[in-house]
This record gives sequence, structure tokens and C-alpha cells, in this order.
Amino acid sequence: MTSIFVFFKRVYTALNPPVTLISAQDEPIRFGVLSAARITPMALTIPAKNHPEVIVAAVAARSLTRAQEFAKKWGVEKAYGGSDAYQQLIDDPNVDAIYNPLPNGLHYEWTMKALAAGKHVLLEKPSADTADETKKMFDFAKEKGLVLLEAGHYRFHPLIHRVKQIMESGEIGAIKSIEQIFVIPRGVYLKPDDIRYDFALGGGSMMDQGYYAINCLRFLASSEPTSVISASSLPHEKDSRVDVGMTASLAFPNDIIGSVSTHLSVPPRFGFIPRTLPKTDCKIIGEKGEIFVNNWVVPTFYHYIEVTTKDGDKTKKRVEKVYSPKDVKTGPVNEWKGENWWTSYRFQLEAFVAKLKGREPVTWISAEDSYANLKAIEMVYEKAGLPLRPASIFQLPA
Ligand SMILES: NC(=O)C1=CN([C@@H]2O[C@H](COP(=O)(O)OP(=O)(O)OC[C@H]3O[C@@H](n4cnc5c(N)ncnc54)[C@H](OP(=O)(O)O)[C@@H]3O)[C@@H](O)[C@H]2O)C=CC1
Ligand SMILES: O=C1OC[C@@H](O)[C@H](O)[C@H]1O
Repeated sequence: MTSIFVFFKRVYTALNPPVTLISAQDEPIRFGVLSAARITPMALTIPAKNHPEVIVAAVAARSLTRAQEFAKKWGVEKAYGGSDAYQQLIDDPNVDAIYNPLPNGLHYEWTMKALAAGKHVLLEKPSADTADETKKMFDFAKEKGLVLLEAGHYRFHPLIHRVKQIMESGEIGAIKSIEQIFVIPRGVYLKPDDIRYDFALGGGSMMDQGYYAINCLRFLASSEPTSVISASSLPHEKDSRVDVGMTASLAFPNDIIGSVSTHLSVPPRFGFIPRTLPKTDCKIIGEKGEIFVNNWVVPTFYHYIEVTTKDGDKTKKRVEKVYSPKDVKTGPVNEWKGENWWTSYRFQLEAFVAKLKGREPVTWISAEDSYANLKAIEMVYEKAGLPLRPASIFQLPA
């Protein structure tokens, strides 16, 4: 009974966090949002309510009505609409940082434009359609002295750091394999015309759930894949370049095999029993045991880590949950700021603002890391015989 109450309280507070007054000592960071994308409330406007140094100052959408509705619903001060709205937002002198949740294929163009206008950027994952574009954006941000962060939010939540800590403790012995499954049920979240099914916009399951699966493999293996052993895609019926699903197996240093399985549209069981929830599981197999992690992508709602170790004939099992940094008993994560209801997006916002303010964020996703993730995604596409997502034709004016 207590745990059901704790669950509801945590989820309710994550979605309705206490509103924090803007700090009087410091200038707040004023965000502008490119588009009225569905992810924005979760990734920015809700966490911003609770951040004492963040104001969501403006939103731009292709339709003014849509921008105004979004602004009204989420308490955003200003709305820009129309064909020039994105540029107007970027040029707004009251905006310090841009949140870019446009379709993947537009990430490069609008991030480059925002950086050119002197704005910091919190950029949705994956950074761009190609590794080459990713490098160009991060190089440009460095040249301009601006902060650019790929919004790989799960990496800012303490859960995945605890998983890595268990692996590194040697408890399950040398790591042999890491398996990632991230699949979402048909019809519940994505309509047939979703941006994820559009090749020109950088669609495909490897770009979407594959971003996380590959990222988590690389993070937990603490290395880059040396080759893709096999990769097989489930093609979209209207455009075979778009992978509705992908399974791939990758070789990592130290004889670790990583595997990913992604799907944008898992059919109902037996063709008629609907599935409702996405599945995000990770299984790490070591020489002396296993770690199973359920729901590491959005852990605040619910998750568990199950550690199984073998000692001769005896098998020991234990379950851990890491909602707050304090749940990690030893090591630097214990010192992180955060509550059990903080979402991965709230932790991410904390880090992004810290970086902008010249403080040291507790953790970060580097330019090299963002590049390497796209590179690994490209290796999978190549092995599967699919073309890379199209590079943007946008070029910054000289
Ligand atoms: N971090 C996370 O947990 C998540 C991240 N994402 C990432 O965020 C991004 C957006 O995803 P999501 O919110 O699901 O997407 P949506 O389709 O809801 O939003 C995309 C926005 O892009 C704008 N847009 C501009 N040009 C086009 C175009 N040609 N076609 C379609 N839309 C266009 C639209 O803006 P307008 O309002 O101006 O019409 C639309 O609101 C993706 O990169 C995705 O990978 C997505 C979900 C979760
Ligand atoms: O980033 C994401 O996280 C959750 C998924 O369901 C979604 O498709 C993806 O874009």
C-alpha cells in the first residue's frame, strides 16, 4: 500500500513539480523553443517550473495559433508564428538559449542558425542526421564559445550511473554481453504520418529508440564498437529506407558483444491483444552473474535493477531502485542534487544551466560522445544495407 502511494506521489510530483521562484541573485536563463513539439512539456516546460534559474520566454511555431495555444497552456511569455517564426525566435534579444526539438532532419540547420545568432542550444537527440553534421555543429559551438548539449536525458539520471557502478565493482565478473531492447507498441504513441516514418526528416527506429540503445551500450561498455557483426531491418511498407525495426549485434573491445533491438510499431499480441507500454530493458551478462535493468530511459516513473550472482551452486538475487541520487550509497552520484521525483529531463536541465552559468555539471555528454553515437548508428545502417539519413542542404552564409 505504502509503495503504491509513493509511486503515485512520485509520478504526480514529476509531472506537477513545485513551482520555484526565480532566483533574485542570478540572471535567469531565458529559453526559446523551436516549434510546439510534443516532447517540449516533458523535456523543458515542466522541469523549468521547478528550476530557479530558468524562464521559458518564447515559443515559435509554423502556425501562430499553434504557438499561442502552446504558450497559453505552458505559461510561455511570447509566441511567434508563421514562416519566419523560427528565425524571429532565434533573433529575439530576450532569448539566451534555444531548445531544438525539431524533426531530426532539421536539427543541423536550426542549431547552426541558433549558434550563429550567439545562442546556446539544448538539442534533441539524435544530434543530427549524420555524424559529419554533428561534428560541424559542435565545432561551431566551440568556435563561438557557446554551450551545445545533445539531450540524451537518461544519462543525467542517477540510475544508469548506479548500473555502471555495479558493473565496475566486479560483482558480476568480466562483462561478456550487453543486450538492449527498446520497442514501442503500435498505434499508442505514433500515428502513421509521424516524423519517425519520414526518411527526409531523418526517420527510422535506429535514429529514434536506436539512439538510446546504442548510447547506453557505448556508455556501459565504456568504449566504442569496433564493428557491426550483423544488422537486419524491418522496412517500412511505403519506404524501405525507413527501418520500422532493427536488430543488430556489435563487437566491442575486450570481447564484449552488444546487441540492440528496436521497433516503432510492435503489433498487438496474437494480432488482437493491444500492448500499451513501451519496453526498455537492458541485460548485462558477466562471467559471474547478470544485471537486468527495466525502464532505464524514463526511470522516474518506475524501474528496477535485478542483480543475480552465482557462487558455485548457489544463486543470489537482489533488487535495487535508484530514484534519487541518495539511493546510490557510495561514490560521487550520492552528492548530486536531486529529488526522487526529478525526471531525467529535470536532471538534464540542472546540468545544462550549470554549464551556462560556469558551474561544473555533475555529468555531461561531450561533443565526441555525441559524434561517436551517430557514427555507431551509421555503422548499423551500413551493415543493414540501408542508406544514411540525408545530410542537410543548409549552408551557413559565409
Ligand atoms: N528526449 C526525449 O525523450 C524525446 C525526444 N524526441 C526528439 O524530439 C524531436 C521531436 O520529436 P516529437 O516531439 O515527437 O515531434 P513532433 O512531431 O511532435 O514535433 C516536431 C515539431 O517540428 C516542427 N516541424 C518543423 N518542420 C516540420 C516538418 N517539415 N514536418 C514535421 N514537423 C515539422 C513542428 O513544429 P510546429 O509546431 O512549428 O508546427 C512540430 O511541432 C525529435 O528529434 C525526437 O527524436 C522525441 C520524443 C522524446
Ligand atoms: O526520445 C524518445 O523517447 C521515447 C520514445 O518513445 C520516443 O519515440 C523517442 O523519440
